[in-house]
Amino acid sequence: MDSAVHPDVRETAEAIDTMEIRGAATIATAVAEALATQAAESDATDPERFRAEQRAAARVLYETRPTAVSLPNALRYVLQDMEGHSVEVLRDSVVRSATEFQRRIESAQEDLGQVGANRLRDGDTVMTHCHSTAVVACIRAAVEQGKEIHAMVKETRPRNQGHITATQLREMDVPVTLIVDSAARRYLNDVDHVLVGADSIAADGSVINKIGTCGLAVNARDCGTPIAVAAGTLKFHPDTLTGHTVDIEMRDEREVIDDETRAEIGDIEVLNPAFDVTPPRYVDAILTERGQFAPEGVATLMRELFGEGTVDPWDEPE
Ligand SMILES: O=P(O)(O)OC[C@H]1O[C@H](OP(=O)(O)O)[C@H](O)[C@@H]1O
Repeated sequence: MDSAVHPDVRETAEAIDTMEIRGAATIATAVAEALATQAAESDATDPERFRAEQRAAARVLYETRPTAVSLPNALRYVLQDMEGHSVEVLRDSVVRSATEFQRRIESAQEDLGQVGANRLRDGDTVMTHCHSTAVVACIRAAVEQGKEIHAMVKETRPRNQGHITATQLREMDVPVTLIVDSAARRYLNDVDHVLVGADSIAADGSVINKIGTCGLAVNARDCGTPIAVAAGTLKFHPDTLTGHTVDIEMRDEREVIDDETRAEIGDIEVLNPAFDVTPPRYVDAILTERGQFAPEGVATLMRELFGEGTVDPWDEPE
């Protein structure tokens, strides 16, 4: 354990791991803030030591959850310009980049919200899955445009994050109907849109999002109900441009079944993948702060944003 890693960084990492801090964009904001604290409170006296501390902090944060690319994208953004020959210059660069990153996330969310809202008509019902700040931003913007929007919220087992969506939508007076996940098919003909978030978007337009998204999308397509993914460019996974796949996080079995019930049943295997992959053919549109795209069209924008590769600032230099 590297003692130079600030306790706040460890606390943030722990909160991400236990999902006290969750949701791809919220995780990104939290790690940017943690790096800024690490920088602001560093007592390193030479630039090399300062850089090593930042790398160590970034590594602790990076190793928390593997699927949402917003996390490494945030680390890269904050540490990308860590150039300079004095600790003061380096410190300023990290703190400035972290602030800039948070500001960009906020404005991206607003712009993306407008794009999503423009797809919604007055009186529409939207089916949601899990909790996504980007989805909530779309519905909020539609409500602010004066549209009456209804929501059918899937509870989203095993952690029931649909309850967070329901709470936030009720706070803006959106009428909410809560359903269990397996009831989605029954109501897909009654809703006008399916709107979900994303943890990562791959270069081929595949959408990596909370487990159950793929089944929902396949059913939506079968019913002819349009499905849009609210995902800012922060969710674009640069490594997929060069053929890498996205790791799907497997979470604790006890999120699915408690020890006592499990013991009563007998010897069973329990699998708890947190995410799944929805192929691009089941997705109508990806909504970003740069406008909406057909999933097959994101690769061009990804290349424009990331070039052909990225660096991993948490790695030790060669
Ligand atoms: O960035 P925003 O739209 O807030 O969230 C995007 C996604 O993050 C969540 O993952 P988790 O709850 O952290 O496992 C959900 O899968 C959600 O769709």
